[in-house]
Amino acid sequence: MNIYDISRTLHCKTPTWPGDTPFSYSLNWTKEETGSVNVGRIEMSVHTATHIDAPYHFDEKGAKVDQLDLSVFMGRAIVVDVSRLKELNRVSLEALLKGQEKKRVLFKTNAWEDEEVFPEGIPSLKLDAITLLKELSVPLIGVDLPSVDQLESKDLEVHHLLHETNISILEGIDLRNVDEGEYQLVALPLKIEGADGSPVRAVLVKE
Ligand SMILES: N[C@@H](CC(=O)c1ccccc1NC=O)C(=O)O
Ligand SMILES: [Zn+2]
Ligand SMILES: [Zn+2]
Repeated sequence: MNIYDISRTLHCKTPTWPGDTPFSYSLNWTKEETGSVNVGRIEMSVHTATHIDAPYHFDEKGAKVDQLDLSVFMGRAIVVDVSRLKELNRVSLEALLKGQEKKRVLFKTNAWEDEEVFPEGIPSLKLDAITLLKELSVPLIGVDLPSVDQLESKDLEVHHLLHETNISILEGIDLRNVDEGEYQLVALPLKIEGADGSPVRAVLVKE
Protein backbone atom coordinates (compact mmCIF):
# COMPACT_ATOMS: atom_id res chain seq x y z
CA MET A 1 0.00 0.00 0.00
CA ASN A 2 1.39 3.41 -1.01
CA ILE A 3 0.57 6.29 1.29
CA TYR A 4 1.12 9.84 0.08
CA ASP A 5 1.11 12.48 2.79
CA ILE A 6 -0.56 15.58 1.30
CA SER A 7 -0.46 17.58 4.56
CA ARG A 8 1.60 20.72 5.14
CA THR A 9 3.98 20.83 8.09
CA LEU A 10 2.96 22.82 11.15
CA HIS A 11 5.84 24.79 12.64
CA CYS A 12 6.36 28.31 13.92
CA LYS A 13 6.98 29.65 10.42
CA THR A 14 3.97 28.00 8.75
CA PRO A 15 2.22 30.88 6.98
CA THR A 16 -1.20 31.90 8.33
CA TRP A 17 -4.01 34.02 6.97
CA PRO A 18 -2.70 37.62 7.31
CA GLY A 19 -3.05 38.71 10.94
CA ASP A 20 -4.25 35.33 12.19
CA THR A 21 -2.73 33.43 15.15
CA PRO A 22 0.71 31.96 14.36
CA PHE A 23 1.18 28.24 14.95
CA SER A 24 3.16 27.40 18.05
CA TYR A 25 4.16 24.21 19.77
CA SER A 26 6.10 24.31 22.99
CA LEU A 27 6.79 22.13 25.95
CA ASN A 28 4.56 23.21 28.78
CA TRP A 29 6.36 20.82 31.10
CA THR A 30 9.71 19.21 30.38
CA LYS A 31 10.81 15.76 31.39
CA GLU A 32 13.33 17.42 33.62
CA GLU A 33 10.56 19.35 35.42
CA THR A 34 8.11 16.50 35.79
CA GLY A 35 10.64 13.77 36.32
CA SER A 36 8.67 11.57 33.91
CA VAL A 37 7.35 13.14 30.68
CA ASN A 38 7.53 15.99 28.18
CA VAL A 39 4.09 17.63 27.77
CA GLY A 40 3.48 19.90 24.79
CA ARG A 41 0.87 22.53 24.04
CA ILE A 42 -0.20 24.00 20.72
CA GLU A 43 -1.78 27.28 19.71
CA MET A 44 -3.06 27.86 16.20
CA SER A 45 -5.82 29.11 13.95
CA VAL A 46 -7.90 26.20 12.69
CA HIS A 47 -7.49 27.66 9.16
CA THR A 48 -3.72 27.17 9.06
CA ALA A 49 -2.08 24.74 6.63
CA THR A 50 -4.10 21.61 5.77
CA HIS A 51 -7.59 21.91 7.21
CA ILE A 52 -11.30 21.53 6.59
CA ASP A 53 -13.93 24.26 6.91
CA ALA A 54 -17.14 23.52 8.79
CA PRO A 55 -20.16 25.42 7.42
CA TYR A 56 -20.18 27.43 10.67
CA HIS A 57 -17.00 29.16 9.38
CA PHE A 58 -19.12 31.23 6.98
CA ASP A 59 -22.70 30.55 8.12
CA GLU A 60 -23.91 31.34 11.65
CA LYS A 61 -26.44 28.50 11.41
CA GLY A 62 -24.03 26.07 9.76
CA ALA A 63 -22.84 22.77 11.23
CA LYS A 64 -19.82 22.78 13.53
CA VAL A 65 -16.84 20.53 13.09
CA ASP A 66 -17.97 17.92 15.63
CA GLN A 67 -21.31 17.57 13.83
CA LEU A 68 -19.94 16.66 10.41
CA ASP A 69 -20.50 13.35 8.63
CA LEU A 70 -17.05 11.73 8.62
CA SER A 71 -17.74 9.55 5.57
CA VAL A 72 -17.23 12.61 3.36
CA PHE A 73 -13.61 12.86 4.49
CA MET A 74 -12.72 9.25 3.61
CA GLY A 75 -13.14 7.53 0.27
CA ARG A 76 -12.59 7.60 -3.45
CA ALA A 77 -10.86 10.73 -4.76
CA ILE A 78 -9.19 11.93 -7.91
CA VAL A 79 -6.31 14.36 -8.30
CA VAL A 80 -6.69 16.58 -11.35
CA ASP A 81 -3.93 18.83 -12.64
CA VAL A 82 -5.49 22.20 -13.45
CA SER A 83 -2.22 24.15 -13.35
CA ARG A 84 -2.30 24.90 -17.06
CA LEU A 85 -5.94 25.98 -17.25
CA LYS A 86 -6.63 29.69 -17.74
CA GLU A 87 -9.91 29.52 -15.83
CA LEU A 88 -11.42 26.89 -13.54
CA ASN A 89 -14.77 27.02 -15.27
CA ARG A 90 -17.31 24.42 -16.34
CA VAL A 91 -16.08 24.10 -19.92
CA SER A 92 -12.43 23.65 -19.01
CA LEU A 93 -13.20 21.10 -16.26
CA GLU A 94 -15.76 19.04 -18.18
CA ALA A 95 -13.18 16.99 -20.08
CA LEU A 96 -11.06 16.38 -16.95
CA LEU A 97 -14.00 15.23 -14.82
CA LYS A 98 -15.96 13.25 -17.40
CA GLY A 99 -17.34 10.03 -15.92
CA GLN A 100 -15.97 10.72 -12.44
CA GLU A 101 -19.22 10.55 -10.49
CA LYS A 102 -19.29 10.56 -6.67
CA LYS A 103 -15.53 10.98 -6.26
CA ARG A 104 -13.85 13.64 -4.16
CA VAL A 105 -11.95 16.02 -6.46
CA LEU A 106 -8.56 17.42 -5.46
CA PHE A 107 -7.43 20.33 -7.62
CA LYS A 108 -3.71 20.61 -8.23
CA THR A 109 -3.22 24.26 -9.17
CA ASN A 110 0.46 24.58 -8.13
CA ALA A 111 -0.36 28.26 -7.53
CA TRP A 112 0.97 28.41 -3.92
CA GLU A 113 4.54 28.81 -5.06
CA ASP A 114 6.50 29.28 -1.82
CA GLU A 115 5.28 27.11 1.05
CA GLU A 116 6.92 29.48 3.57
CA VAL A 117 5.01 32.54 2.31
CA PHE A 118 1.26 33.17 2.23
CA PRO A 119 0.34 33.65 -1.46
CA GLU A 120 -0.67 37.06 -2.81
CA GLY A 121 -3.20 35.86 -5.33
CA ILE A 122 -4.83 32.50 -6.01
CA PRO A 123 -7.13 30.94 -8.61
CA SER A 124 -10.67 29.96 -7.63
CA LEU A 125 -13.51 27.99 -9.17
CA LYS A 126 -15.93 29.89 -11.36
CA LEU A 127 -19.49 29.39 -10.16
CA ASP A 128 -20.51 27.40 -13.26
CA ALA A 129 -17.87 24.79 -12.35
CA ILE A 130 -19.81 24.11 -9.13
CA THR A 131 -22.90 23.21 -11.19
CA LEU A 132 -20.75 20.56 -12.90
CA LEU A 133 -19.53 19.25 -9.51
CA LYS A 134 -23.17 19.05 -8.41
CA GLU A 135 -24.15 17.05 -11.50
CA LEU A 136 -21.32 14.62 -10.74
CA SER A 137 -22.42 14.32 -7.06
CA VAL A 138 -18.94 15.28 -5.85
CA PRO A 139 -18.99 15.05 -2.01
CA LEU A 140 -15.86 17.14 -1.32
CA ILE A 141 -13.31 19.27 -3.10
CA GLY A 142 -9.74 19.91 -2.02
CA VAL A 143 -7.40 22.70 -3.08
CA ASP A 144 -3.63 23.24 -2.69
CA LEU A 145 -4.47 26.82 -1.68
CA PRO A 146 -5.41 28.63 1.55
CA SER A 147 -8.98 29.24 0.39
CA VAL A 148 -11.52 28.17 -2.24
CA ASP A 149 -12.43 31.85 -2.72
CA GLN A 150 -10.32 34.77 -3.81
CA LEU A 151 -8.23 35.98 -0.85
CA GLU A 152 -9.86 39.41 -0.78
CA SER A 153 -13.42 38.02 -1.03
CA LYS A 154 -15.74 39.01 1.80
CA ASP A 155 -18.92 37.38 0.50
CA LEU A 156 -17.13 34.00 0.06
CA GLU A 157 -19.46 33.06 -2.79
CA VAL A 158 -17.59 29.84 -3.64
CA HIS A 159 -17.73 28.67 0.01
CA HIS A 160 -21.45 29.44 0.15
CA LEU A 161 -22.35 27.83 -3.17
CA LEU A 162 -20.34 24.69 -2.32
CA HIS A 163 -22.19 24.50 0.99
CA GLU A 164 -25.60 24.94 -0.70
CA THR A 165 -24.56 22.18 -3.10
CA ASN A 166 -23.60 19.89 -0.18
CA ILE A 167 -19.91 19.80 -1.16
CA SER A 168 -17.40 19.82 1.72
CA ILE A 169 -14.20 21.90 1.67
CA LEU A 170 -10.60 20.78 2.22
CA GLU A 171 -7.96 23.51 1.96
CA GLY A 172 -4.20 23.81 2.09
CA ILE A 173 -3.29 20.35 0.80
CA ASP A 174 0.12 19.78 -0.77
CA LEU A 175 -0.13 17.93 -4.08
CA ARG A 176 3.40 18.58 -5.36
CA ASN A 177 4.43 14.96 -4.93
CA VAL A 178 1.35 13.24 -6.30
CA ASP A 179 0.38 12.50 -9.86
CA GLU A 180 -3.04 12.77 -11.40
CA GLY A 181 -5.17 9.69 -10.84
CA GLU A 182 -7.48 7.89 -8.46
CA TYR A 183 -6.76 7.32 -4.77
CA GLN A 184 -8.49 6.81 -1.45
CA LEU A 185 -8.50 10.05 0.57
CA VAL A 186 -8.41 10.17 4.38
CA ALA A 187 -8.58 13.65 5.95
CA LEU A 188 -10.45 13.51 9.25
CA PRO A 189 -11.18 16.60 11.35
CA LEU A 190 -10.54 16.61 15.10
CA LYS A 191 -13.59 16.34 17.35
CA ILE A 192 -13.46 19.95 18.54
CA GLU A 193 -16.80 20.91 20.02
CA GLY A 194 -18.35 23.93 18.33
CA ALA A 195 -15.42 24.68 16.03
CA ASP A 196 -15.58 26.38 12.62
CA GLY A 197 -12.84 24.22 11.14
CA SER A 198 -10.10 21.79 12.02
CA PRO A 199 -6.59 20.87 11.01
CA VAL A 200 -6.42 17.43 9.36
CA ARG A 201 -3.71 14.94 8.49
CA ALA A 202 -4.55 14.36 4.85
CA VAL A 203 -3.30 11.27 3.05
CA LEU A 204 -3.91 9.61 -0.29
CA VAL A 205 -3.73 5.84 -0.50
CA LYS A 206 -3.00 4.13 -3.82
CA GLU A 207 -4.05 0.50 -3.88
N1 LIG B 1 -12.03 31.67 4.33
C1 LIG B 1 -10.68 31.27 4.67
C2 LIG B 1 -10.20 31.86 5.94
C3 LIG B 1 -10.55 33.26 6.19
O1 LIG B 1 -11.30 33.88 5.48
C4 LIG B 1 -9.89 33.85 7.33
C5 LIG B 1 -9.07 33.08 8.13
C6 LIG B 1 -8.47 33.62 9.23
C7 LIG B 1 -8.64 34.93 9.55
C8 LIG B 1 -9.46 35.73 8.75
C9 LIG B 1 -10.09 35.17 7.63
N2 LIG B 1 -10.92 35.92 6.84
C10 LIG B 1 -11.15 37.17 7.12
O2 LIG B 1 -11.58 38.13 6.88
C11 LIG B 1 -10.64 29.79 4.80
O3 LIG B 1 -11.58 29.21 4.37
O4 LIG B 1 -9.72 29.22 5.36
ZN1 LIG C 1 -10.42 27.44 6.03
ZN1 LIG D 1 -12.28 28.09 3.39
